[in-house]
Amino acid sequence: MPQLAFDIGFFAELPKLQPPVRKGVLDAWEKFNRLTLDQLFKDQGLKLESLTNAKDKQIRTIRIDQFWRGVVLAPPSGDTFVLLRVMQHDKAIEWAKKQKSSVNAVTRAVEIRDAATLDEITPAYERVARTSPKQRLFAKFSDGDLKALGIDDETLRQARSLVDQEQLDVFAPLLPQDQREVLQYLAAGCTVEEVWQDIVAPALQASTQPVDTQDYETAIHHSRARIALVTASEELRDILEKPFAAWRVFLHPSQRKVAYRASYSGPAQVTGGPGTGKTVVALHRVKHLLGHLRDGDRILLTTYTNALVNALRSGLESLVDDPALRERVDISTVDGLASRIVAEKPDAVALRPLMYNQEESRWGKAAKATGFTGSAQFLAQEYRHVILAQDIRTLADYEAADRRGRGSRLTVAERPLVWETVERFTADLAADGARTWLQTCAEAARLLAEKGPQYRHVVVDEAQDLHPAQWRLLRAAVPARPDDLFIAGDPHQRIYDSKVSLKSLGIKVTGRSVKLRKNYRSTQEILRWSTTLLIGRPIAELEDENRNDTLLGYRSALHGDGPVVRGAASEEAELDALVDQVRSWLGAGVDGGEIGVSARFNKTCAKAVARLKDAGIPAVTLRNASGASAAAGGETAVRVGTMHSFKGLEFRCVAVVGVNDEALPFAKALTPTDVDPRQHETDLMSERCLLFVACTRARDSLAVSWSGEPSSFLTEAGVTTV
Ligand SMILES: Nc1ncnc2c1ncn2[C@@H]1O[C@H](COP(=O)(O)OP(=O)(O)OP(=O)(O)O)[C@@H](O)[C@H]1O
Repeated sequence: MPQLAFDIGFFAELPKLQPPVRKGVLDAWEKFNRLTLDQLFKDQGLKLESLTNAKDKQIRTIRIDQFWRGVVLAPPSGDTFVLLRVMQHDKAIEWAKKQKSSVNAVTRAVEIRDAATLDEITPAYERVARTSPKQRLFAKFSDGDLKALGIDDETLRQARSLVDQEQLDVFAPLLPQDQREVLQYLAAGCTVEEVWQDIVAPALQASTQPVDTQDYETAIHHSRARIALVTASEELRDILEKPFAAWRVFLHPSQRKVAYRASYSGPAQVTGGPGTGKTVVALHRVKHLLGHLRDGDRILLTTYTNALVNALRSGLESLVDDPALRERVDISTVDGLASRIVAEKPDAVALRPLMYNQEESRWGKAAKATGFTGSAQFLAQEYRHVILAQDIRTLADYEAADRRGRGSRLTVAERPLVWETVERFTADLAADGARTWLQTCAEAARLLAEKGPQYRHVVVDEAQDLHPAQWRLLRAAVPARPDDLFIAGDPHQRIYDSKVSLKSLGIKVTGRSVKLRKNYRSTQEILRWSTTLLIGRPIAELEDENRNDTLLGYRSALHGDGPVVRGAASEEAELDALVDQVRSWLGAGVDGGEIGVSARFNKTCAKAVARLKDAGIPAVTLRNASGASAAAGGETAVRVGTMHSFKGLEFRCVAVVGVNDEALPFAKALTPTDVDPRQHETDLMSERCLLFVACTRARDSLAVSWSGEPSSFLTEAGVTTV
């Protein structure tokens, strides 16, 4: 029986299709299921037509409605057709004529290339390359190596004509997908072995048969990373209604390999820049683990903020249909888990959580009482980075403690007074019925160490910001066994003050660590601009703080406009420009809920909300909207939030406002160099990463603005204009 499968290229464009066109797609899919092959080719409504002067006879078009056509791969054998694109009539015909399909001789995946344009431009590039003084881009790779990675003769000729990355960027969207990726990673500096391991090997499947490049039916069924076979109309309807959820259907082979590996012998880690699908992989890992759970086993899925908990919950709902299975997963922040464990203690006394920003005045009071003359900030940081980080409980341990990592001096003779002040601080807090979040985590870790672990698996997202006390809790929550901890994070997005490496905590992921490099969220233009903010800045790895992470090979296959970057004469003028920007996005058909506005401070957010509302545009702060609905973008109000609250979320369009020299870096967030020069550098980096996080939330459009002087992060990176 014929069927219509869906190519990932169709899904990429799906958000732009209006509901009646999506309905047309559903009708076409149903028709493929209903009719015989013969009827399909004769059907007058569908018009499964081949095109004259087409590069590939197998590429045909179908009628979706009066104005829209689908471009379909109709393979020579078998009865599985693939919908490649849905476009307006003339564009569809024009695009379809240029494309050619093939089966990759190594990965067995079906690939589509713009053969007409490639044929047209390659000779010109070859001519230029012949006289160019530059070395060819892929000169150091042999034909044999490239072919072993799946590069075919045509692509080889094209690759050999390129001399630099800019030229590859011109060719990339035209090239067959698997081959394009191989070339992009090699050009970015990855070795043949790395590309084999990260890109090619995960795409291979157990089949030992040699690849038959004419066998499309097998290849289509083999191309799970790019072609979705949908079996039920409810499933298709669901996909069409939630167009951004393509990841439920397609996992990139490199993602699938990490998420569905049968078992890891110990803690495993997945890292990668923003938007590389770490959260998606973590969710799929939960799905995999659910399939192997024994009676009574439970899974903890945890992250940093409540907004992210909401996003994880709705992500898991879309991925795991069975509510009874979902019920076996606790989704909670680490702090939330700590509060629950502490509250479950039989004689528990409810203590009020003290916010980090309320700590300093209490430290000042404690210092006064003990006669400590150093700053309150020093004490707060000493408590956090030495005492809580190392779980120090006695003066003797504190006197013997390693203060490596702290840039402030403290003699052994001074430690007893610091310790006395710490004891005063904690005693005063307890007397007031309060406790810091980290104290709660430390207490919960102790309780679990006594009672025993509560979970069979723990899956952690946004791991880069967790404090050692939180890690200790997670470690105590799960027994040290295969598949105990699955950790997703990105050190480039470290925006809180917890520079901690897994190695220092005894969590060993060596040999079980994978880096994702392909961004699925933002356009390459937005990515390149945002990445410039961090280029050349050393960023410590998640695994080992003595080694630096890089964004090598980090890229997006999506293309669009670069960010709009502009300064305004005054804050008023900047807010006016924000209103214009949001209006233009709304005018282009973007839902209000798909627009995010971010600023460093709550007060700037409040002004943005007020100004948007004055202009008749519904707007709401993230604090008043659930993260899940904000992320899903189903509602009409524009979401406004601080850069911290934007962590982990995404929007179609993002305006980052107030990026001026007083906001970023924010002086109060920087430890003065005379208090601790190292901490000063760490704080500065967190502020820089904060701007990076905010900008990388954007899918299609990014606007960055300031009034007065732009932030030094922008001027230093040379990105105040694009
Ligand atoms: N294989 C895929 N195919 C299509 N879309 C994908 C794929 N993987 C992830 N995505 C989409 O890319 C976006 C980013 O994914 P996700 O939030 O998991 O990335 P992340 O690495 O956790 O990002 P960040 O670190 O910035 O929070 C999401 O919209 C997700 O649906």
